[in-house]
Amino acid sequence: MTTLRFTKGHGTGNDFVLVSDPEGEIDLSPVQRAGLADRRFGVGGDGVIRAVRSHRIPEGRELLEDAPDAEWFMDYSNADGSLSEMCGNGIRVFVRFLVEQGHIELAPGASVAIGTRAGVIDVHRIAEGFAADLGRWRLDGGEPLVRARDLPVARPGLGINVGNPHVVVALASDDELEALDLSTAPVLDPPPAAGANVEFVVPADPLVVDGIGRIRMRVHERGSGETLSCGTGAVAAALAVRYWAGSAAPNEWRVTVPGGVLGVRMFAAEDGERVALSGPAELVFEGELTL
Ligand SMILES: N[C@H](CCC[C@H](N)C(=O)O)C(=O)O
Repeated sequence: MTTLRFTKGHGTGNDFVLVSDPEGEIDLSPVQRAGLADRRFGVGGDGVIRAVRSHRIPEGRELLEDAPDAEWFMDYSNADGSLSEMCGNGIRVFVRFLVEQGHIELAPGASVAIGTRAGVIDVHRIAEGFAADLGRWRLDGGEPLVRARDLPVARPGLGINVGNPHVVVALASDDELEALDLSTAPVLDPPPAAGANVEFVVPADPLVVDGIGRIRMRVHERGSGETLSCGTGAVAAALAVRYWAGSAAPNEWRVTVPGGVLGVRMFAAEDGERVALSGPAELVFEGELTL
């Protein structure tokens, strides 16, 4: 039996169990990760995040060759114990955790490179919390039909990859969004091979105020079910609504999720258009348990 110290944190209500494991000595199996995330028999969370020095995890060592300053790696898994490439809310909470654990110092305005299974992510400390440059994005997997409970007819979704896969579906009204039953996974036809996080969005009317596009969103996450927020999902939602709105649409977005509001910004870079996510990061309590 080993004693495991953990910290509970969240970003706009998307909550995580965080474990500090600098030397990569805690080998959490998918079953143990799911146990930590279990809201009845464990600590409870939408995901489990292990903080490990990059040179102590194979996926991290690969990144260090090109990004030697990515000293820390975010080992993220969903509530069911499945690994995911990236977690937008999670990486903000992860950096806050590294700071509070004394693993790094990060002055306001400074940034830190973090290794993830989606590559190296630069995270900046800002007044409202943190901003993560999620990098390049791409349309992904066409337009699967999406069926969900209480959705009268199947709707075409837009596949977008922001390091992890998403399918974004436009709904007609806030009422339709509220009425949606996301207690079971939406059915995608054809089903993407690696599954997908599914976001349901309602563009505000008017869509743009003071140059900022506004969206309301709910999400059913791959491996976690409905969550109060999804950072990469908010990014995918803004990219999809901008795609549908056409060239006049802005590059600055506010995405309202049940757990709060996230900022999304698209910007030109040498390697092509990149996208950044900003929002709060909170640490709520600490504890220990025996594994
Ligand atoms: N909550 C996360 C997304 C987790 C994505 C995960 N469910 C997947 O399998 O890709 C976020 O804030 O971006």
